[in-house]
Amino acid sequence: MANSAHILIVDDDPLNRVVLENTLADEYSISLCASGEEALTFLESNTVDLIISDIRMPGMSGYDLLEKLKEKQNTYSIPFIIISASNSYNDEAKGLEMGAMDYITKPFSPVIVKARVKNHLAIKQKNDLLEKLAAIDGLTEIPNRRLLDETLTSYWQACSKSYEPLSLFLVDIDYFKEFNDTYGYAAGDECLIKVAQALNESSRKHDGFVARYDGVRFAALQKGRNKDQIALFAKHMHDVIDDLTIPHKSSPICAHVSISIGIVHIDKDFSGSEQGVLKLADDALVKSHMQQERVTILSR
Ligand SMILES: Nc1nc2c(ncn2[C@@H]2O[C@H](COP(=O)(O)OP(=O)(O)OP(=O)(O)O)[C@@H](O)[C@H]2O)c(=O)[nH]1
Repeated sequence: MANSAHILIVDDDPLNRVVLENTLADEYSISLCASGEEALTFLESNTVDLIISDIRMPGMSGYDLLEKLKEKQNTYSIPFIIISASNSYNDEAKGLEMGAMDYITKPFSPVIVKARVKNHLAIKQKNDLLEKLAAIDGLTEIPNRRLLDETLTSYWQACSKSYEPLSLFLVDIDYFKEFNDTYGYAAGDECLIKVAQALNESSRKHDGFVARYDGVRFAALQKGRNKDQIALFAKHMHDVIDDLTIPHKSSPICAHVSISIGIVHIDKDFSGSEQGVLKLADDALVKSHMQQERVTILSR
C-alpha cells in the first residue's frame, strides 16, 4: 500500500497545503481540502489511507473534523495526523486523546513528516490485513460467521429503511458425514472448499454475499429480489454445485455431492431481529431435509 497510498491534506492556508503536498507527492497520491467541511464532503465519495489536518481553521476545526470521522464506520479507522503551529501540551493531549495517531508542530521537518507518515501507513496496512483475516474462514477462505453477522445487520438496517426485500439462505451439503466416512476427512475438507468457492463466486456475480455459517452449512444474502428471482437464484446455486460433479457414492439421493437450501424471504416485514430470521432460515432448511425438497422458501 505504502507507495500507492492516498493521503488527504486539510489546511485552510494555501501555502501550508503546497508545502506538505511537495513533501509527500513523490511517494503518495495527494488530495487537498481547504476546510473540515470540504474534507467531509470529499470523504463521502473518496477513500483515503491517511489524513493530515491542521487544527485551527475557520468553521470546522481539525478537532471537530476528527470527532466527525470517529463517528462513521467507514472513516473511524483512517489514521489522522494533526499538524499545528501550536506547541501547547494541552492541544497535543486533546488531539491524541480524541484518537489522532500523531501530532506534528509547524514548522516541520520534511524528513520527519515523511518518516511518520510511512510508519503510520505501515501500521494501517497491518491492521487492515488483520481485520481481513479476522473476517475470513480459515479453511474455505470465504467470509466467516463474524462477517456474516455484521453484513446481515447492515443489510437488515438498509432494507428495513428502504423497504427493499431481503432474503437469507441457509445451504447445507447433503449427507456430509457419509462423505467423510467414505472418502476421509481430508477429502471432506477439499469438497467443502470447492463448494464454498463455487457458492461464493456465483453469489458475488449476482451481487450477493456468502459466508461459512458453521460446519458444512453456508449462509447467503440477497437484497432487492422478489420471490421468483430468489427461487431462480436457488436453482442457480443447485446447478453450480451439480456442475462440480464431486462423486458421493454413499449419498442415498444423488451420485454426486448435492445441497439443500432453506430460505427466508422478507418482503417489508422487518419486525423481530436478525437472529430470529436466522432461526427461520434454519426451520426452512429442516423442512427441505424432512420433505426431501431441494429448496424451501418461507415468506414474511
Ligand atoms: N471434512 C470436514 N468435515 C466437517 C467439517 N465441519 C463439520 N464436518 C462434518 O460434517 C458432518 C455434518 O454432519 P451433519 O450436520 O449431520 O450433516 P449431514 O451428514 O450432511 O446430514 P444432513 O444435514 O441430514 O444432510 C459431521 O460429520 C461433521 O463432522 C470440516 O471442516 N471438514
